[in-house]
Amino acid sequence: MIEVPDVEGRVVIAMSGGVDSSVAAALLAEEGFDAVGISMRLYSTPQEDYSKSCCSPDDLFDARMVASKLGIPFYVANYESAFRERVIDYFVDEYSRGRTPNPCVACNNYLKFDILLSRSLALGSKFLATGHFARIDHSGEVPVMRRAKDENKDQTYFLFGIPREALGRILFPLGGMTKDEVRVEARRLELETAEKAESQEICFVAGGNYKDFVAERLKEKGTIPGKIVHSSGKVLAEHDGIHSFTIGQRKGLGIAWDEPLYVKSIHPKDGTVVVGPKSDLAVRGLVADRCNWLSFERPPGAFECEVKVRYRSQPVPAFVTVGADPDTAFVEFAEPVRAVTPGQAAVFYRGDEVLGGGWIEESRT
Ligand SMILES: Nc1ncnc2c1ncn2[C@@H]1O[C@H](COP(=O)(O)OP(=O)(O)OP(=O)(O)O)[C@@H](O)[C@H]1O
Repeated sequence: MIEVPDVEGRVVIAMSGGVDSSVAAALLAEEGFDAVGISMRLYSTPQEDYSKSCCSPDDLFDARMVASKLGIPFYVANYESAFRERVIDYFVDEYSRGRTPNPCVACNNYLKFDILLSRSLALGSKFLATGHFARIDHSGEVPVMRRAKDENKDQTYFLFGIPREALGRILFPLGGMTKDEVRVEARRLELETAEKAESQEICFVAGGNYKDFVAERLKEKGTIPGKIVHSSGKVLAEHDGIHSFTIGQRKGLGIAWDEPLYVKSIHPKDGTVVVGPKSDLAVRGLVADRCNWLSFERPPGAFECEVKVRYRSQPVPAFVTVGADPDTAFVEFAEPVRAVTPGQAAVFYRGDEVLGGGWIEESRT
């Protein structure tokens, strides 16, 4: 059931205090690995919000309880300042520029699979393991990232930025299990976290209202107000700041119109937000920047694949042309795709293999 290479040695397991990483830790320990648990303290929330946030004292306590039950060493690493800079500041900054950030990708890139991975290797560990739903196939000459067995839980969209050289040092023990199977294992192992609820989408925004969170943090820096304009050119309203809008957004525009209106584009230069009917949202392609290639040392000049432009969207067939600098990829969809959003990831798949991905810079009509 557990998907790990047939080797021995020390494994650091990143323990969030949730059920997934608890089961991953337990299965690794059961498999005979010399498992060491580490929880990252990433963010402190006001006392009353603790229970709703990640890495709260409750979560750290749960992780410690599980580690103690498994009889494995457990440490807490304080990465609050790195998290603030690389995830929270980035999150606010992207919204302030009219883009839609993806903090989970940033956290994976800079915290889990950079700082924590380096620390784990420095501690003499062969691998860093997490409870992500994704697979790394260690069976071939070079490791390959693949989608999780549980399609509904697959998290590879958030993992495209892992350095290719790091794949051989990472274990995702839950990649071959469904979420239901993980719960069953948690009960079998009598883990304290067996019935724990799923964590919320953006862990550091207690209560989930990220627009208020961003607005509060932009009070000093200032926002970019402007006009809401219909794609036909008609000015419909004024707004207080582009940070409140996301491409494809329908709710909260506050405009009465004879058909539903959606945000089509956001222009940070003058604060214009263009809205239009749903049909306006479809685009033929995109430009992705800061690409990371998992399956190629150097990508071919052009290739066919499937691309996913949002976590909850289906991959669509596309033709990718790689720029002279392989950091950039030009993507042409086989069929138009709606609401391609700068700041989100474009992740390239071939079947269940994750070829790589990049950050969406702009859409192409
Ligand atoms: N604060 C943290 N400290 C250590 N590891 C973490 C932390 N947050 C997340 N992780 C690791 O990253 C994995 C994926 O994180 P994510 O936030 O998606 O949690 P999840 O899918 O709800 O999993 P879990 O049930 O383990 O919390 C976790 O399973 C865990 O291995």
